[in-house]
Amino acid sequence: MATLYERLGGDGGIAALVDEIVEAHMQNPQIKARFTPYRDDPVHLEAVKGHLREFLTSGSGGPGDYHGKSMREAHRGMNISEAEYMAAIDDILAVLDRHEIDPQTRQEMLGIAYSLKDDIMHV
Ligand code: HEM
Repeated sequence: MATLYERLGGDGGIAALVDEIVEAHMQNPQIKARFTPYRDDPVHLEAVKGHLREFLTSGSGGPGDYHGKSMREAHRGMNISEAEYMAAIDDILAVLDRHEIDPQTRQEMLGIAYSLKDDIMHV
């Protein structure tokens, strides 16, 4: 079976997913306040997006390493609530749907997202 990386569309697919997920977060009433400030800091936004691409690529069996912070470190001090976490996952699933990602791949992504919960929520 193709790797998760391949099923997400490789580098091009992952770059599009990241762009659309970040844009969805910026429009999601529940979490937009966390993300819209980055519109005024395109350099920082591009750095975070680069880390998101690397995180997804290396975590899905693609090439290269992740150079960003650990999940606990990246989200430390934000005190992200369960409702916010669910809102972010909703955005991710909506974008996967739009890309017609198959149900099994969608489940795998959901599983990965849930496995990271304790390092992201309320840290
Ligand atoms: C499955 C869930 C999530 C994953 C996999 C994830 C992943 C990441 C990654 C890889 C980074 C980049 C870290 C770096 O640049 O070093 C990041 C940054 C960030 N995340 Fe998340 N995240 C998740 C959920 C959330 C949620 C629920 C929120 C808030 C509602 C959030 C808010 C942020 C913010 C604001 C940053 C930028 C931090 C900075 O400026 O350095 N994340 N996330």
